[in-house]
Amino acid sequence: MTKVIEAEDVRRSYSGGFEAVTGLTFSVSRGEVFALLGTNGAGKTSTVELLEGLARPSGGTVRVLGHDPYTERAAVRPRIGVMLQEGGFPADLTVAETVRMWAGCTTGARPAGEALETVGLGGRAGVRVKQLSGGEKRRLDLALALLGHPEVLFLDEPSTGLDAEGRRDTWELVRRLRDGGTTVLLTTHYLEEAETLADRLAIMHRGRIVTAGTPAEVTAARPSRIRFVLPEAVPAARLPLSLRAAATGRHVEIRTHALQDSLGELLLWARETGVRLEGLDARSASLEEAFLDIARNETVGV
Ligand SMILES: Nc1ncnc2c1ncn2[C@@H]1O[C@H](COP(=O)(O)OP(=O)(O)OP(=O)(O)O)[C@@H](O)[C@H]1O
Repeated sequence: MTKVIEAEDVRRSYSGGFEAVTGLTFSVSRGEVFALLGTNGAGKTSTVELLEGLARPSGGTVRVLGHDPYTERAAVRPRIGVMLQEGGFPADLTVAETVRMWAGCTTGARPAGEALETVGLGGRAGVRVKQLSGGEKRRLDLALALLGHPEVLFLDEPSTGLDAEGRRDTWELVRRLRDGGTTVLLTTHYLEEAETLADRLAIMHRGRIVTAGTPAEVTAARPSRIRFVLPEAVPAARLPLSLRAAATGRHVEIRTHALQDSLGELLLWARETGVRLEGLDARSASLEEAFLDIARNETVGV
């Protein structure tokens, strides 16, 4: 498959010497949706800005559509769409005026009405930007990013500030774009968004990728979890050794890669010993678990 985005040992240092991106290597193929996840300050925006050609990496190489997006900006910019975290449009222009102004700087722009319909803002064309809600402003950002029929779309937290319906509309739109062959790189704080939208994802922490793969690959490496509360009279030491439980007082957590076997053993033990497991909760590994583990101790690998 054609690699549309390639990052090889990419680094980014800010003045003062702080290295926010410390050697990232990843690639995105044509027609793929790739999500960059990470804790606050992990370096997602710093990375995306390098891919968009807004800054020069302090080390490594970046290629977008086969070009260096910084030094060959003229070759790359017309073929990509960028939705930044803060659009910053003139507040007094109407929505339609804003789109037309932007279209004036875009080669082969879609008609303003079509761009607004695509993001569900068709009925808001005459409204001033300052009167839009936060979610509507995000949709306007998205309409502008889509204006030039981009081959590669960069979305920095596209659904932040959107209500549940708006978020789902945005997901639907991203899927349609992907099905039409657009390559999408997005950053997000919503794990559900990454899980449902992304073909592949990477979780960043402190400037590096800690784990990457399909959502299924990333979660498959994580253990499942069983939690319950023991009666006062039953110490956790009485649990079968094979269940390797971690207990805080009466609260017990078992981590296991064989959920069915461990749960079966636990329930059998509980029945045989007549112990009632209060608040019993068993759940498979999730992307959220992987993310929280990384945020806590960064020791996860695929
Ligand atoms: N212009 C700058 N000068 C110095 N340090 C910066 C600058 N911009 C970002 N940083 C630092 O670089 C690190 C990465 O920031 P970045 O915005 O890339 O993270 P992020 O993963 O996008 O975070 P968030 O999820 O909070 O948006 C942070 O520690 C941040 O303080």
